[in-house]
Amino acid sequence: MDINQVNALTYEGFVHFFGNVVEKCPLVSAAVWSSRPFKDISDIEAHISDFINSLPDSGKEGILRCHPDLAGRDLQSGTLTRESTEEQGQAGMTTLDSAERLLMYRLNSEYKERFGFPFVICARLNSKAEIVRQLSQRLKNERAAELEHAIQEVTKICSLRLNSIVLPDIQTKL
Ligand SMILES: NC(=O)NC1=NC(=O)NC1=O
Repeated sequence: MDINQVNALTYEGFVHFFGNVVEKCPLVSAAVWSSRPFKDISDIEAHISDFINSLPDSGKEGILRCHPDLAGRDLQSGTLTRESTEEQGQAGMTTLDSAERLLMYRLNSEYKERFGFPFVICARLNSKAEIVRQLSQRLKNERAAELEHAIQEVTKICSLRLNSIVLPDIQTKL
């Protein structure tokens, strides 16, 4: 779909296609629909990150809490969304051995215990080893800094998901 088709979508159509660009948070797309027409993908991205960044900390934490753990319960039970399934699969979360799965479980639990929200990282941009390294590193962050870091990861995930729905302009001009 190109940006003109995006701008022609009804509210229902927009939420249908974009409702999961922020994991399990259709509210975000429902909110930014009011800002159409969008110039291009980065304009949509900018409105989404402006909306998220304008939320109070409780709202940002709420967005993080809508994300499934990496290699967590949802992955094991096959209840991940299509997008998360692809992302976690690509990051090697579906081929962990039992020791790696236990390590992820332990680190995720420690992180959640410390911050009160789950560890979120853009899985598509990180290898399995990098994810474990980041999780161990970020565990040491101050809460406020970690909340902002995690939200930046959400916007990276969102950007990749948007780019899989909307054709970049160049492709529609060729
Ligand atoms: N806790 C997470 O970071 N989850 C995820 N990151 C992704 O990129 N996809 C996910 O499901």
